[in-house]
Amino acid sequence: MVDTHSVLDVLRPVQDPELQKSLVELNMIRNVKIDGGTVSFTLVLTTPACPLREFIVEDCQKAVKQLPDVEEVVVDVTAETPQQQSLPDRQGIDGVKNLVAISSGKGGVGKSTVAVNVAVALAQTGAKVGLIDADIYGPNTAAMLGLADAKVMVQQGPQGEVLEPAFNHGIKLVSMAFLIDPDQPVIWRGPMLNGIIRQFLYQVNWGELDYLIVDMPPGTGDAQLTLAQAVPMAGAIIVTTPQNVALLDSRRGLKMFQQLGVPVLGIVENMSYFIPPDLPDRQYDLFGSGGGEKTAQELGIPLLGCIPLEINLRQGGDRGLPIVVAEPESASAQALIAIAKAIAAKVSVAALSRH
Ligand SMILES: Nc1ncnc2c1ncn2[C@@H]1O[C@H](COP(=O)(O)OP(=O)(O)OP(=O)(O)O)[C@@H](O)[C@H]1O
Repeated sequence: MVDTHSVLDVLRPVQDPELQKSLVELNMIRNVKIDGGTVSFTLVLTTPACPLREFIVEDCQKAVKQLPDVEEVVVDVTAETPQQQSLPDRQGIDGVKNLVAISSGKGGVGKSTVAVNVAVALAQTGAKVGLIDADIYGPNTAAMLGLADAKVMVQQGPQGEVLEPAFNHGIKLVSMAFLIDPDQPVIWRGPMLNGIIRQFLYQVNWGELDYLIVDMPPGTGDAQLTLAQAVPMAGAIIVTTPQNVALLDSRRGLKMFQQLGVPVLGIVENMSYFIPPDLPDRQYDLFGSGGGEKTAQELGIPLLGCIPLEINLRQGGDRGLPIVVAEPESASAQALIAIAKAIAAKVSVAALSRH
């Protein structure tokens, strides 16, 4: 006779490939029901953006079908994103589970493009996502999300003023662009930065979020320090380009995050190769090749993906329609979606392995 115990027993050897632990021991199998020859249960993944969802479901089905008289296995998939560990000297944000910084050694490498598309790709999987644009030099994520004319509403809450984030493409957004005068010189924006970052963290009506993504200013400056010292971070991502010089900048970024106790979850190489729109099967390595791979190897952190240089990606940004929404089948969108899933997987592994 098949019963709940025998189902859990055959599922026990099935592991989560990222965490390398039994799904049963991780409490990811719940609500086992048996109805004649049909076994059903809920598989609770550690992120809605799980890149290995199909493999895990297939492994579960195969395992349960070993039992006698089982004709059908119905797996209902949901997700509960784990909360990153709290740190005694840093103040978490109520309702926000994981904060991920997107950084780069220098400007113009596509950090904002990555931040916006990763955020939207995560939201497309069903995750609850917020985005902070903390880039004083080029706060352009609002425009990339079609929110160039948005204004933040200030509400009076029990603890003082609270900002209501703007919302589009499934993303809650607050941006330096909403608060600063675009004609104001960067040198005057600098001193405001720390205060604004703290306000963006703690005085925004974020609600419940699985991921809060922060688009950092380029380099290793005050914003990084303020953020890392104020709030516990799930990790940082370093965006780079294939050129050799980028290695040096990335190394500096890695050192800084390590000194601040922030795990660097991986490197993303942008503008890896050019795909001409009229010859989509061709690839040109405009900036050389293998730089991201080499950087990742030398720094001992994973390469999470490579994004091609595509005209549509820039046009999407200019039109306020991220490429993962406008052309999800394009090579750059596919790369960004895979990177978003890889980031989500790394965040889950980091959160669960520290518990
Ligand atoms: N893979 C790509 N293909 C085509 N265009 C791209 C790609 N990545 C970025 N771009 C374009 O390059 C420009 C710079 O990108 P982005 O603003 O994302 O860089 P950044 O690193 O955030 O820059 P900054 O430091 O100024 O904030 C934008 O116009 C963007 O649309």
